[in-house]
Amino acid sequence: MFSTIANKPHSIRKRIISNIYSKSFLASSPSLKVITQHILHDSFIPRLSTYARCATPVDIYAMFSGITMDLVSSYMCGTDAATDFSNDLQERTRILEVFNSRPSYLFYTQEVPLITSILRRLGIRLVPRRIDAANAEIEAWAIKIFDAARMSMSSSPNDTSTDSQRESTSYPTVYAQLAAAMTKDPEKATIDPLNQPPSQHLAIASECYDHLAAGFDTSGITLTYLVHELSQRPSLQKALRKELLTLPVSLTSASAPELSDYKTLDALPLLQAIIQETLRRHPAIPGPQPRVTPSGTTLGPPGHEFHDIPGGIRVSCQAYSLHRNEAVFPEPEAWKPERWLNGKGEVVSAEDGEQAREMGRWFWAFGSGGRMCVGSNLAIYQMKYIVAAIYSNFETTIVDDTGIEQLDRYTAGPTGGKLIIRLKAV
Ligand code: HEM
Repeated sequence: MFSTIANKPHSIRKRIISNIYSKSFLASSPSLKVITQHILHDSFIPRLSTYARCATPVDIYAMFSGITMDLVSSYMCGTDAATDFSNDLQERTRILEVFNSRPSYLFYTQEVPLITSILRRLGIRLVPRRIDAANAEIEAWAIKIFDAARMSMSSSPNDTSTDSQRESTSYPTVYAQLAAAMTKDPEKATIDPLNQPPSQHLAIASECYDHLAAGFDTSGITLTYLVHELSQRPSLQKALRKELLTLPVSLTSASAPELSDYKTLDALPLLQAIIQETLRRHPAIPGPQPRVTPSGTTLGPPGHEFHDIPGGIRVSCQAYSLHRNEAVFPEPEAWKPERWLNGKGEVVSAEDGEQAREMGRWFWAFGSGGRMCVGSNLAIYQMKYIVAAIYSNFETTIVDDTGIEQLDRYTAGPTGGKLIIRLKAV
């Protein structure tokens, strides 16, 4: 979907999966809640507690990359197929190293694929052999996850699965949705997922891979900058903790291993404002989002339009620039969660006036329109529970933030590839 240029196949694919990523679906999904509960209470909080007890410095960026990969892959493919990076740190390091070795070379295959391939045939490599090897390694790793997802739904393709199967944590929600939609199409062979033609399984795997790759680093980067900002503001950490402790079931290590309802968590205003401002000031994807013009397009704000732009022209827009419009976001370089709260301590809404409406219009961390991020609700869901787990239990301080400035890239993590913090139990 991500790289499908034509609008029709893109929107057909998007319609297949939009509902399982909608806020209402996620908020009422029993399996996602149990997955999150299990990862937070059985792995994440205990590990952070150990680090806090021993005052061990922690690379929180690596931890966030691990837990977000576990959550996204569990929801998509079921817990039996998913990664376990919250516990298997060696595998986490291995896969993240391979993942992170590749982005600098994406330009060639994405933007000049023909030249890249002709030159390769002539023995001139724009993409070094080690990057081809890294791509092959990631492909093999990912296909194992999707093969396991296919196996786990062997007895229950989506159409015939019972509610209790769908509610089980081992149910591959995203894989099953794609498989069911593709098998409904009479062109697409058999209804039995175990006997899918290889091309169909590969098409599903390719779609799932996009979601996996889009879903973990983006949330991990956002969480890293959120912790970096909060670690410089002990009093804001206290205010957030106070808000989090109002949840009917607090997320403390001592609490029963269950989570407060997502609707209640989602309604906390300070938590929302902190996440929103982090996405504004440090968008994980600050880079340009391309669109292709239909013929005879008019573009530009009223009074500054460009008319009759021919069809097939690539135009783009980027969160980095939109989020730095001083007229909409005064002091745009400053991280100020309070800009998202009104005088009553509520999250600003359209009713709060023109300034609030403009902020909503210019906020572009997830893009907008037909190509907008399909996983934005899952991203917010996982980030809210993870932030709640940290700040209900710990204070954080910075140990080493060298290289914290964002990379100049489409997806932009810290240049140093790390953020070292210390946790203290509260
Ligand atoms: C903080 C976390 C995230 C950020 C900042 C983010 C940001 C974005 C952005 C900027 C786009 C392009 C939008 C456009 O062109 O207008 C995008 C697309 C996409 N994202 Fe996300 N994303 C996040 C999390 C996720 C998650 C958790 C998933 C899935 C599990 C996901 C899956 C996708 C997919 C599949 C697309 C392509 C959508 C399409 O082509 O229609 N993202 N994301």
